[in-house]
Amino acid sequence: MRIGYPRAADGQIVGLLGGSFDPPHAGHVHITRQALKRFGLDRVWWLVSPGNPLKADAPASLPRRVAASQQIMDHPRVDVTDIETRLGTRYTAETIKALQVRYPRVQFVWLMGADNLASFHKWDDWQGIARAVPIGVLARPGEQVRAGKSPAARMFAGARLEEGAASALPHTPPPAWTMVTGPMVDLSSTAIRRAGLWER
Ligand SMILES: Nc1ncnc2c1ncn2[C@@H]1O[C@H](COP(=O)(O)OP(=O)(O)OP(=O)(O)O)[C@@H](O)[C@H]1O
Ligand SMILES: O=C(O)c1ccc[n+]([C@@H]2O[C@H](COP(=O)([O-])O)[C@@H](O)[C@H]2O)c1
Repeated sequence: MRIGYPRAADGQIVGLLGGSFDPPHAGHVHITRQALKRFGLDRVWWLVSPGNPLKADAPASLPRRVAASQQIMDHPRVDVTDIETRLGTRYTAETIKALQVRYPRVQFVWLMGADNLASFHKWDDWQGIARAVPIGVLARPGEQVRAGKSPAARMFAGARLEEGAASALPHTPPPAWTMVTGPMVDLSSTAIRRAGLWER
């Protein structure tokens, strides 16, 4: 585990899982392991966000969320990072551009849960993101139908890979995306906060 700028060798395929992680939970761990396997990734970097631009309430402090993330995500091929703070970026489109400049020989894949695909069209320059990197979507309980019918899914319907071709995703020039199903973990940070198990 490292903080700051993680390392990746030339030619490696790195999945980026951005999130508030407020708090991190077993659902995040589950989709990270699933993404490593299903998309054939070399590494996954967790981008612990300074703050989701679409969320009104400020999250817990970044050091606390990073520390909790490091504790729960213990895997030799996963790095927990606060890279967006270092890059000075907040919007995902900017983050991806900055990472592609900083790591020109690394192939990035953006990762997200199905709930985020459903609202992806509200993100800054979302079509630019879809044209910049392949996108791997991981199933989330109760979200598949909404995600599959979402404006982003419809706009990029022609760029969708069958789930059976998920391992080809990182090697497919963007726009390219797929949604993988399988076992799911029904957990959310909201539910954990509501249960009083994480104070901001
Ligand atoms: N249980 C889960 N299954 C699939 N994807 C998940 C799950 N939990 C989180 N994700 C995905 O992980 C990424 C980061 O999620 P985030 O940190 O916002 O957690 P969250 O549980 O969705 O939080 P909140 O309830 O505060 O919105 C997002 O792409 C989200 O879709
Ligand atoms: O760039 C945007 O406009 C944008 C809007 C909403 C969410 N995101 C990113 O999506 C990721 C998941 O956010 P969250 O808060 O749902 O965990 C995280 O990396 C955010 O920075 C990005």
